[in-house]
Amino acid sequence: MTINWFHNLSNRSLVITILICISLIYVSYTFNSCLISNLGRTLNKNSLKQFFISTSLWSDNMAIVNATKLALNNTTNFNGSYSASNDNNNISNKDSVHLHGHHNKNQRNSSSTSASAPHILDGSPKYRLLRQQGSRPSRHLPDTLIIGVKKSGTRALLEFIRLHPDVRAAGCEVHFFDRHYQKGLHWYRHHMPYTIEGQITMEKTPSYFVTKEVPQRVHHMNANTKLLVVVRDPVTRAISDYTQAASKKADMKRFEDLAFVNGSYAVVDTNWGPVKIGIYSRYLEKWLHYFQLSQLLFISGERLIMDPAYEIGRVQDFLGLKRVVTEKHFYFNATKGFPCLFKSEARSTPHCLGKTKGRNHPHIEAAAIERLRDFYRPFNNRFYEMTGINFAWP
Ligand SMILES: Nc1ncnc2c1ncn2[C@@H]1O[C@H](COP(=O)(O)OS(=O)(=O)O)[C@@H](OP(=O)(O)O)[C@H]1O
Repeated sequence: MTINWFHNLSNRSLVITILICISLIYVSYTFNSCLISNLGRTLNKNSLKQFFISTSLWSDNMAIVNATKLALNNTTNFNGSYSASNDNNNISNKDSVHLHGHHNKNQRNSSSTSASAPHILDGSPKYRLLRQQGSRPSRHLPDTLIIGVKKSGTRALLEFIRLHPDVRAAGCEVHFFDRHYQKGLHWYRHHMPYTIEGQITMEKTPSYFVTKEVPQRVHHMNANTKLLVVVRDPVTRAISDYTQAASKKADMKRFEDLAFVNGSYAVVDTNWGPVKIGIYSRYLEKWLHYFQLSQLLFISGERLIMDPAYEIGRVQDFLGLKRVVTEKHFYFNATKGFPCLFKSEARSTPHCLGKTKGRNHPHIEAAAIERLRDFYRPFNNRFYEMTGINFAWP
């Protein structure tokens, strides 16, 4: 009798363990790394409701409240007064100065940046109407993609543009078109955030730009997709790419030993990823087989650092958005050497991008840099011709 009871108990435990394992496998398959990153964002926001929305566990009625609240949160109180004490990146007031970006003729009155809650929720006919109609948020395939280029400032671009209340973005790189294409559009849509009418759905995966199958696949999903491409001097980009790889591998060879063939600086190794990715014109040709040039917006990675408001202004115009994100959203952190945010969707205190953005680069021999500049020059010129923009890389 006792033996039977023990037997039943251990059988039951086994069944429960197997069920838990199956559930875990299902969850990790379905949500992939996005779950982890969304969870991180959620905890950061200290808002369980948002987590429930992003994992479909919250009721749709609450989702409308939340999507609208996000629109609200994103537009309030960027007036620049803050305390830096909570910031993980050790931002100090002395390091921080307001960035007064370049205004262009399209710039609208930035008073909307500090719009108060009633202005958005009650004053805006759009949200009032949506509420009256009981409109529900839902997930949509992206209208806009940040397709690259790796290590050019793609994360900064995403974090900056998603300050706009009409932009909602997947938190992590979904890698649908390059790694998970076989999982289908239903899977992809499931990784998108909830949006309400009028909001743009966005995703960024920098490897899309250089993966040859991706242009056709994106075109197949939606021929009208808008494409954002951040580009940066290919030499600095290669060093940044190398620095990231070296940070993960202790015994990495020197940059100079990897970028050239046979130990001299005569022949550039174009098979080495960090070098190859910088030949932007080659990859752009593939995109232009499927998309009009007017569907792509090229953002200068250098200018995104020097004058983020200017570049984000161009992005807002391109996406047909009101210019809500302005220089008031940014300040320059002298210690980090990069623009940072007063607040964002994830955090209400001033903060910079994470430690993996804006790393110190190793010293590279001047002769190696010179040789790489010579190598890229004709490809850069071709890229300027194709885009109609002279990025003036050295
Ligand atoms: N505001 C701000 N803060 C920090 N870093 C900034 C910022 N704006 C642009 N950058 C530059 O972005 C580089 C990383 O590029 P990506 O985000 O495209 O990298 S990744 O491909 O997603 O890994 C990163 O490269 P490294 O300097 O080599 O780390 C930065 O130079």
